[in-house]
Amino acid sequence: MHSPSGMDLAGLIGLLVAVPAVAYLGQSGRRHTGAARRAHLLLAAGGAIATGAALAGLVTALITGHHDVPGHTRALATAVAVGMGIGTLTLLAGTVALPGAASSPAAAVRHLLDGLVIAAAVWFVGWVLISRPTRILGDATPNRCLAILLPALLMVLALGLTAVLTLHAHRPRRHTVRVAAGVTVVAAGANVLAIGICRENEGFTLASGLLLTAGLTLVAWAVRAADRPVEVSGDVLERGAAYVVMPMVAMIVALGYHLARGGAMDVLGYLGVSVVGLALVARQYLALGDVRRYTMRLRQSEAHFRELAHTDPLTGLANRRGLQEALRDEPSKAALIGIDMDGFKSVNDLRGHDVGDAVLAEVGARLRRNLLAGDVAARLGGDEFAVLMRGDTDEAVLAAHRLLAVLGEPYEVDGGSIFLSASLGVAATGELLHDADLALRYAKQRGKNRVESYQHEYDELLRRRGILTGELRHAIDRNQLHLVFQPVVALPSMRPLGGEALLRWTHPELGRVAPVEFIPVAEESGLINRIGAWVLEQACKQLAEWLANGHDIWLSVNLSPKELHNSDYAAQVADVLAEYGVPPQRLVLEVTEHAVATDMEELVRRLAELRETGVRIALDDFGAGYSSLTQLRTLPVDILKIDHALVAEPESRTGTAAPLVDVVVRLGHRLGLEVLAEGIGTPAQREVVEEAGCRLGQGSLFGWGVPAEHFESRLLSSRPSGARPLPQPRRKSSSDAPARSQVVRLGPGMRQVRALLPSDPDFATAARDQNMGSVDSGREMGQG
Ligand SMILES: Nc1nc2c(ncn2[C@@H]2O[C@H](COP(=O)(O)OP(=O)(O)OP(=O)(O)O)[C@@H](O)[C@H]2O)c(=O)[nH]1
Repeated sequence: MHSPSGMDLAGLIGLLVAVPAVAYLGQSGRRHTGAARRAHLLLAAGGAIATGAALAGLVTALITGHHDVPGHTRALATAVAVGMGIGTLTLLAGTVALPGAASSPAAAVRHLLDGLVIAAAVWFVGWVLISRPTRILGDATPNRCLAILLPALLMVLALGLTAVLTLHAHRPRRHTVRVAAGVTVVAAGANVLAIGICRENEGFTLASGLLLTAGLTLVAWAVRAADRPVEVSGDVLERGAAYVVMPMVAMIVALGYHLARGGAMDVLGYLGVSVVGLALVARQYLALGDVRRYTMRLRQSEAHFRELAHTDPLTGLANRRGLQEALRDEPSKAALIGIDMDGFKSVNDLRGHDVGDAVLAEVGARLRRNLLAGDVAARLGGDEFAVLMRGDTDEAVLAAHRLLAVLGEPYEVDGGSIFLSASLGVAATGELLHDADLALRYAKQRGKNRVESYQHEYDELLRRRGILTGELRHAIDRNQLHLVFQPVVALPSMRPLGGEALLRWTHPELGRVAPVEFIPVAEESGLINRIGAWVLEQACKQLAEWLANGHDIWLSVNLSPKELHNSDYAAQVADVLAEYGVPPQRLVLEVTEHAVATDMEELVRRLAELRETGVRIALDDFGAGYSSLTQLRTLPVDILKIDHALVAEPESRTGTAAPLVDVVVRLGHRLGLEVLAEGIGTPAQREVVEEAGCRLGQGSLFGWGVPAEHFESRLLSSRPSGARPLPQPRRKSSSDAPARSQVVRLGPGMRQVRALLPSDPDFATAARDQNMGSVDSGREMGQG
């Protein structure tokens, strides 16, 4: 047994001090989970192996006295080098496995390869320095003991890895870098120990023990300091490439220097160059994979953003850009259906934007449900949609009618029903977007809730519409508007009881413009409120005059849905009545079924406000398609006006309308309403209406709309001898059911009767066929 020197003992004691650091790493590994656990346990294992190998080597050297046997020395040095090499490799694996070191196993491999490139360069430079002719270590050059090679290789690898982690570990990277530095110190210790054994130098033994202990302590300290979870970024773009250039430059400079001084390449030099070459090739291969993956990700993101850019977020349908793209790709036989919801603004105004959004989303869902394969539905903005489909004009018109029915179904939102219709324009040739839009605007102009197919004349019609909008703005100021009055008579006496005020527009150049043409213009341009106010005022002024002249009559005025939604309207009516001293019950305000079709609750509220002023409310065009029996029960109206189409159709009693007129009159009376049949043009029609028990009539048989003076002449000629009691407005009863009273118009055949029965599948179709008027309607224009 070789007696240990003080140096040997100091080295031994130094190594034993490393044991608590290894124990701490093991304990830390057990405390953690996932990547940290794996990394700490690897570090603990590596530390234990390296310390064990060093201890075993030292103890063996002490026991066997290897100093005397050179063969033994090399064998022992090799065994110690291999043992510590395994320990150092395990420590390196633990370092790379740290959560902050690399985002993925692939990133860890990249780090290792990068570390290898740096290591090989350091190796090569070191080789140049210690080999001939430079031989920086002189006689101390360890050229006899190959055992030094493995720890030396691992040391430069640890050094390279430390450099890579210093540049590329996840922030905060200081703990990871400290671990790597600690491992490098351990590797240096292994190197020094192998040299010490080879050279039989106790000073080296002591230094190695201290280095190993210091390295492992540094690792344990860094692990302790980094004891918190770290998020790792895996973005390959973060990595720069400059550090790969530096080792290459160092190698080239070293090689140039070496060759210039007459040095030659040997196996160790070639080893360094080959490792760099192989590592760079492998790194390049991985980088190509990174680029491929990154390109794929870019493509996917691009496709995603492209899709977003072409999609409407509210409905999930294509947006305008998406539709334009679909139009570009579409084969020649394609048709476009432009769709715009009617009166959608009032949904927003009355129920709020969220409800409006929900309705729009539902419109999108309905369109999607009704698409055929290959069709594209889009939301172009606001309440405007479009469907691009394969087919010709006829097929597109058919599809458009189907959509009209589908979109006309009530929208159940927020526990209430919203009734909306849509206008549709179809184009199958030419500039599809432009033409479908023109057709759509024409559908709006013709009263909404309908389908129009593009015609060349639309361009001209829309041009005229532009002119009308401009001219209508000045129509009141330039005295171009006037009222005519159509009598309402008692049946069967045919004595005039009242009249309906009808608006007319005579333009100096355009001539007489039909109400069916200018009323929609007024509604769309917002002029309707001003014009409606003018009509109301003129009618009240006229009525006041006739009442003052002793005529016992009432007048009705048509009310646009837009006016109705104006919250000040009731006050406005009250003011006008007061201004002209007209008893409120002498004024009847007619609302169309179109107004009924929007928002029931709001409508009931507004009508109730109006009735509070004492005026009576007539539901116009009843039987023309919109009203359901439920609505009729709920609405605070006094008069039911049976649509002229119901009345006008039958010339014979065998026609279908006769029983319908009968049903509607009975219904109205049962609900406590007065019923008025309008559009009576022949004695036969009058007979049918009279037999149904209807007490009020209106129509060409009793007179067209005429100027005030003619109307008054008629009143004078049919003045009764005795006084007739005035019809009293019905006040709201104390019961929950709203009270009703008087007039209704009857409309045409089976189609309209179905409108009374909303369960009938053709209900919506019938509703579509209606061309709703407002201040004035189309037929009135014909009558005037
Ligand atoms: N809720 C909601 N409303 C919108 C959105 N985009 C636009 N709008 C509203 O939709 C309404 C559409 O207006 P218009 O089509 O001109 O009005 P309209 O009442 O439908 O009139 P017509 O089309 O003539 O029947 C406007 O009041 C817009 O403010 C949206 O994303 N959500």
